[in-house]
Amino acid sequence: MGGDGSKNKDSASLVKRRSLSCDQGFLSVPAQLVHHSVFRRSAQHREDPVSNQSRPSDSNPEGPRLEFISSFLPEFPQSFTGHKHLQILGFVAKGSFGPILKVKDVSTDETYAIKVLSKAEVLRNGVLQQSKEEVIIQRQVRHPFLLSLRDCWQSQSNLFIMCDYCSTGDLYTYWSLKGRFDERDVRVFAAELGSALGFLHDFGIMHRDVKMENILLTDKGHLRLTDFGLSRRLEHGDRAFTICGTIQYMAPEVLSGGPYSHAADWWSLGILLYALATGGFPLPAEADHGDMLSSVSECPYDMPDNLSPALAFLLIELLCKIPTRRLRCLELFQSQKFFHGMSFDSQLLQKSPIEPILELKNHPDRPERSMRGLSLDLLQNFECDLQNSPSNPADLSPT
Ligand SMILES: Nc1ncnc2c1ncn2[C@@H]1O[C@H](COP(=O)(O)OP(=O)(O)OP(=O)(O)O)[C@@H](O)[C@H]1O
Repeated sequence: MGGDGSKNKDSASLVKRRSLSCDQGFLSVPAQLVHHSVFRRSAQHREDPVSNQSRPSDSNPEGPRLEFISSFLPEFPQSFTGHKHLQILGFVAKGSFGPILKVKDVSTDETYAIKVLSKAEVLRNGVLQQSKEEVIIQRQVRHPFLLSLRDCWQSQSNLFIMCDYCSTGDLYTYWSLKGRFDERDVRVFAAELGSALGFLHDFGIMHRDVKMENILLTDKGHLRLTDFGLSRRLEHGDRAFTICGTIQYMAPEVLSGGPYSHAADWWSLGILLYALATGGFPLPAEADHGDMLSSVSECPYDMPDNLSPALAFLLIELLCKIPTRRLRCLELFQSQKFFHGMSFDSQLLQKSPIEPILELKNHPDRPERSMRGLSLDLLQNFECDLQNSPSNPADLSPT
């Protein structure tokens, strides 16, 4: 068993940090800073030749401001007018480059989440192209188990990405409270996430960061896969090489620097289902991707005795170290014995609530658990962010 997934460390350049969830306005002393996603900058340049372009230059006094806007066009337009109806209700979390806000459209009474990204931070970290790619991809995909993008735009200092708001929080928080889920619930999560991955792959997109923290939950406890920050377009038959993802979820072919393809997302799904069903990861997180690769290569991935044969077989198929022999398509996934008698229709899947999620929603430890791994320093920075980020609707306005 590999622990609780809170020891992830980066292997190379780190571009994403753990978010601070403070939906409940709960400010207790957090445990430790956790780094989740890793990213190799040199490899990124192979796939993303423009990632370091368009930094604002200081040489031309007129230039920086214009460049500071045009660099983010056309993906982040300046012409969004819906902000006039948006009222900020609170802060949900701290993302890598700014806060996540909860807002209400007063004209429709709908609630949304807005991810705010500081333009300066985006440029400083060389993730301009990655941020654009995130919205290009999320704008294109519409599926019942993917979080929908509603709009995105820019102001003078910030980028805004508006999505549906998921009030229940993320799956990691519930897993950390519950330990392990019954196979009945694992089956529904597996069907929903498998459907989302099958759709994404057929659409020519690889997610590359499937993990519990990136799964938000609806009021009834059904999942919405989110965070396309590491996703990329990849047609069937194409190969990628960037070492990225979250170390405990990364397939051996990703850890070794590729070539890899969509099959790596199915490996991550296998790790996630293993953790949900057993309460622990198959292996602890290692300090870097080289050590993690050694550890994964040596691990026989024996299944605990308490798993049903059908689930154990599914996990063995997903955690096959040879990607070409791995279970890696939705049709074969659906036909697994573990799903016998179950419909993959999205409405039928979501008909009944996931009881353990609803039971834990008001658990007194939930707000604190959702803040996992954040230091008091970050909390103080977060307060700064509160002041510097849009605190009134006018600041959400385009430039
Ligand atoms: N639509 C939403 N509804 C509710 N909560 C959300 C929503 N989007 C994001 N969050 C919360 O904000 C957190 C961070 O969001 P997200 O992962 O998209 O940001 P990020 O900047 O990529 O952060 P990280 O680097 O931690 O992944 C999520 O784990 C979740 O708790």
